[in-house]
Amino acid sequence: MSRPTSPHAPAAQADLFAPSDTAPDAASPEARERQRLEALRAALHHHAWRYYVLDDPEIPDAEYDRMFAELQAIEARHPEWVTPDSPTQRVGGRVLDGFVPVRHAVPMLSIRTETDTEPAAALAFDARMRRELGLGPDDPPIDYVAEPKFDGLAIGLLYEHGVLVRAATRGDGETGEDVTQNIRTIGQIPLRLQGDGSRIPRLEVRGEVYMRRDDFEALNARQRERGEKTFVNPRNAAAGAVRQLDPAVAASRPLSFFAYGLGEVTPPEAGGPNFDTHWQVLQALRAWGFPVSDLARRCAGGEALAAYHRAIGAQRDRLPFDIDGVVYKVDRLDWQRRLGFVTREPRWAIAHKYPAQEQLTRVLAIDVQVGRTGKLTPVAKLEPVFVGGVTVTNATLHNADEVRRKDVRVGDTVIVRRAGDVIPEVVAVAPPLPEPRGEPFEMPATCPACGSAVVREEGEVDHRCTGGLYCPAQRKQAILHFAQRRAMDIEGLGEKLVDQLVDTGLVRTVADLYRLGLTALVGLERMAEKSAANVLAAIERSKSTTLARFLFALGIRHVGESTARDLARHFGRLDAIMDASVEALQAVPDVGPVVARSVRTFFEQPHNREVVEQLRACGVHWPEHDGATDDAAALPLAGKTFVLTGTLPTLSREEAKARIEAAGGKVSGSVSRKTDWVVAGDAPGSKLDKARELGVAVIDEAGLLALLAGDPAPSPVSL
Ligand SMILES: NC(=O)c1ccc[n+]([C@@H]2O[C@H](COP(=O)([O-])OP(=O)(O)OC[C@H]3O[C@@H](n4cnc5c(N)ncnc54)[C@H](O)[C@@H]3O)[C@@H](O)[C@H]2O)c1
Ligand SMILES: [Zn+2]
Repeated sequence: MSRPTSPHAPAAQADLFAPSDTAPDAASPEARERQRLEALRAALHHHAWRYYVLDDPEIPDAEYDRMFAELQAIEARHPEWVTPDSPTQRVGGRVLDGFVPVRHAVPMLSIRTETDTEPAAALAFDARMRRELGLGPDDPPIDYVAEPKFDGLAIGLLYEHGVLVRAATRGDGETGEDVTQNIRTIGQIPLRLQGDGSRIPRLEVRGEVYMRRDDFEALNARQRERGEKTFVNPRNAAAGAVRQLDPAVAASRPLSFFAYGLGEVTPPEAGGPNFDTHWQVLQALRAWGFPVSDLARRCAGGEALAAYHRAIGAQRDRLPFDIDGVVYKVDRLDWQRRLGFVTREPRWAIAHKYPAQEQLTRVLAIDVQVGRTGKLTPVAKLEPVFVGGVTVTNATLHNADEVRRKDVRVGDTVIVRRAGDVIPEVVAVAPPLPEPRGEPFEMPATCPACGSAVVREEGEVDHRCTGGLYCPAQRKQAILHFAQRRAMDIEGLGEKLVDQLVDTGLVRTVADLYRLGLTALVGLERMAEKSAANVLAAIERSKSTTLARFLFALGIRHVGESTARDLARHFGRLDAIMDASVEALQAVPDVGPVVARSVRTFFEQPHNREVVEQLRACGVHWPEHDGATDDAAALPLAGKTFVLTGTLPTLSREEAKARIEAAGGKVSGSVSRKTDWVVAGDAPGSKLDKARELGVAVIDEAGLLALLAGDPAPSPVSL
């Protein structure tokens, strides 16, 4: 669909962010004010068009609201300047080309906004309602219904005899767009009403289509993954989905719905429902099968409204969807009728806002942060800004592509969003652009934390540091990986201890583990002498390992246990792997270009090599061999199965196993007729008895070493 170009020249935009008294010199204060009014109207028209027609705003709502309030103030001082086309006099939408227009029998209005975010502002609304209803100090408090103000898109759903026949957007309040096909794809909207709803000839339900925050985050993550434009906020994502000419696209966007009122309804005398209060309406909506927020409350008087504002405000971050305020509505419907409407808003309701979740601020710098796993994230350093209830100075830019796509540069004014517990993010650059602009962002070629090379693998959006063994940002992760059971198997070296070791500076790289002493360990929190000694013993034991385990322990990207085993078997020696070219690495079965390059890059980093050398110097060792040809049958122990039992004099279980495997043999856990050799050491178990029973040959360590050295028939032992 081709979107229309702006009918409103954004000409006046540039001076909008400047205070009004610096506007070009004009003859009188009144002429200046008049000029300001025109500039505000032009800008508001432009932004309303971006927001309501394109669902793609350029500025945060708070900024729009500020200009709107300023225009209202000028118009209040000069009622003679008010024109019917002023943004203050109309609802902002317009029907998009391609949609069938729908005339609303009952106009869909806006709601007057109370921008003072303090709870006490609710009292002023109550006082005004009392005055307008002619209530005196002795009259009882007014009953209100207070509800969250969902940040989505208003929809009118028309049901005839309980069947959904039409769904329309608000548009300009009088005429909206027919979006029935898209709305039908929203599972929460009943296509057929339950209960007595099915008997009502004509019933229009009003409510808000919105997108939950988790659905929004997931949608944006998907967009980022595909290199497509992300949505600024859930409201615009929801509105864009509903106002889609392709229902399949709408159906692919996760939308939700809350009902909050009625539009056109058959009158009671013609078979329609009869309600006295808004609260009854909400109960009926629920009974007909609509989702109605369970946060709606009946409140008596202004104090109760203020308390509601406070209570919902305290939960706002934890709600699964965005709200920008709460709405207060006079509960009695006869009173609502009595209060009536002013141009674009009912007099009996008000939207009471919360601090904005999106604000404008300036980018002071773009830093790059390195995560625990080596992922690099560009982060905007911002001029401090109060957004979503806290002061924000940093906001994520996700990845290099995203920065490029949004074209965020140092010095730009940007929209920052912070909603719920999601980390603050820069969602877009806001006009006007500075002159001249800063340089386009580039990801650094080396890691800002450790200086190792930065790579971005094919098909990935993220850049990563390759200095895993040395990089301070990755320390904790690297040590935990190194120590895990399937790697160096250092028992007792868990997350809490690693945190302490790193935070106290005792351990910077995995090599430092082998330099730890008892005194240092005992000095740590909750570390008794006994457990400290146990950890040291486990570290000591880990020195004797296998090449495969050691390789896996290094945490080279894409080198899991089985790849480590293949590399170890193929090369036999660590130095051979460290110096292998990408081509040589790819000679290993199952090692493709991505893995090969990752291994190569890892060992090209001087810091990684240093740590490996230190580990060897500390006594970490493993058996090595000259490398296996991949013709497995040519190996000396090809096709032979071994069972190990008891403690061997020099080789650990793991070493023996590694050497047997490197020579093409297999090590099995239990003795059967298929076992070729049982290797027995000190204190052998029942496996030895089993071997004797089945007549399997039994050898000792010397016999195994002879086999490995090529002697086909070492002498059996009798233990
Ligand atoms: N960023 C921009 O450029 C830009 C431009 C135009 C408008 N806006 C924003 O749009 C908003 C103004 O829009 P508006 O005048 O259409 O009014 P509104 O959206 O503030 O209020 C009316 C709407 O509130 C919604 N609503 C949510 N929960 C409700 C409930 N429980 N009961 C009743 N209604 C409920 C309905 O959709 C209704 O149409 C402001 O927040 C403004 O900042 C932003
Ligand atoms: Zn690094």
